[in-house]
Amino acid sequence: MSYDALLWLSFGGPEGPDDVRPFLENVTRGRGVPPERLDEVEQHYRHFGGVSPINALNRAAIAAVEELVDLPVYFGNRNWHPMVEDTVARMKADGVRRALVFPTSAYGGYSACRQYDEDVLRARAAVPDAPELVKLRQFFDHPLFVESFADAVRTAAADFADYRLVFTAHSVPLSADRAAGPPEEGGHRYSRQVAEASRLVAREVGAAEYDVVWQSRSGPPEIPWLEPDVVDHVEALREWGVANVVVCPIGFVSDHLEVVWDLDTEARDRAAELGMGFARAATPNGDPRFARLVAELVAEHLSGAPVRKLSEFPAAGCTVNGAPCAPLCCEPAKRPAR
Ligand SMILES: CC1=C(CCC(=O)O)c2cc3nc(cc4[nH]c(cc5[nH]c(cc1n2)c(C)c5CCC(=O)O)c(CCC(=O)O)c4C)C(CCC(=O)O)=C3C
Ligand SMILES: [Fe+2]
Repeated sequence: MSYDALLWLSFGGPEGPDDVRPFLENVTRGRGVPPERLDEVEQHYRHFGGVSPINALNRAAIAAVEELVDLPVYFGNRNWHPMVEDTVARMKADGVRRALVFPTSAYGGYSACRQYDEDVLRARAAVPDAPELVKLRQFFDHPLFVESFADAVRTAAADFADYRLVFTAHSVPLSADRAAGPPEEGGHRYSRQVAEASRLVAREVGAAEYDVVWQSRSGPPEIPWLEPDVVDHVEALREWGVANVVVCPIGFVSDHLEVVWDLDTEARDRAAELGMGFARAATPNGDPRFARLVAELVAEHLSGAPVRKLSEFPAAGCTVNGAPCAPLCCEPAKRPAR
């Protein structure tokens, strides 16, 4: 099959103070996130002048990928401008008939995978005679993803004689994690893939012991989410006598707001209060290997290049026109009405 474009599909983030509230409303519409939580998160964005780094990081990554792939690259988001509906309309106007889609999330699960399929569905529904959109697979176990995190951990840990390695990813409701993956796999595809990527990176850096924890919990407090939280975990490590902690944000591809606030601000400040050494590993977006990774995923489709992966998980997430990977795969959770 031939493709005439690559669509870079991401989360989106505000680019000025007036964008913050409408962006947050887009993210949380119909999701039962309490207004108090929204007020709190609004302050995190205000702390950085209402600008999330995510759109600029995506634009820089796109420029790097354009050097390596022979397709025009378009940029569209789920929650903020450029909105994916508008981008797909522009692709159509430019004569694009079939495009690959790179989602900026490496994992399975509803928020990390299926919701990007829903974005593709929504965008195609908004554009008459829309291009065919084929989403690229999950890449949490790609050797370039693992190597770039492993190098980032080594760099972050360079000043410590001894340290505890802590991986962190975005928490999700336990119900969503239970529903992640096709039912016959037994659920928990998201947390199991996060654990597997962590294991691969820890093996690469030779860390015999490490932890996998969660961050950026949202939603109403009565709903259980994946735990422990990274800040609570830093406190627990202090009690165990750990002197230095290196946090690796394995769940993300770029240093966006959840990284620069929840890790570089909250977790770092807590570690400092407790007298602990703290360092945070860089995310792959700043590493030239990230563009190569994307180019390799594209080449799997354009030239039948080999599927490079380090885990036993089936290659998944490659979907056509927003249809789920498999029946009931990563079903959206029933959310409490609010
Ligand atoms: C698994 C996962 C990823 C990783 C996969 C991927 O990368 O896609 C991720 C990424 C991100 N999450 C982000 C921001 C937010 N996530 C929120 C809320 C939520 N995230 C969830 C999950 C995830 N989120 C969930 C289950 C919710 C509850 C609401 C719902 O059920 O959907 C909220 C609402 C406020 C709040 O935090 O309560 C915000 C502002 C940003 C952008 C940061 C920036 O602006 O730089 C990014 C990359
Ligand atoms: Fe999120």
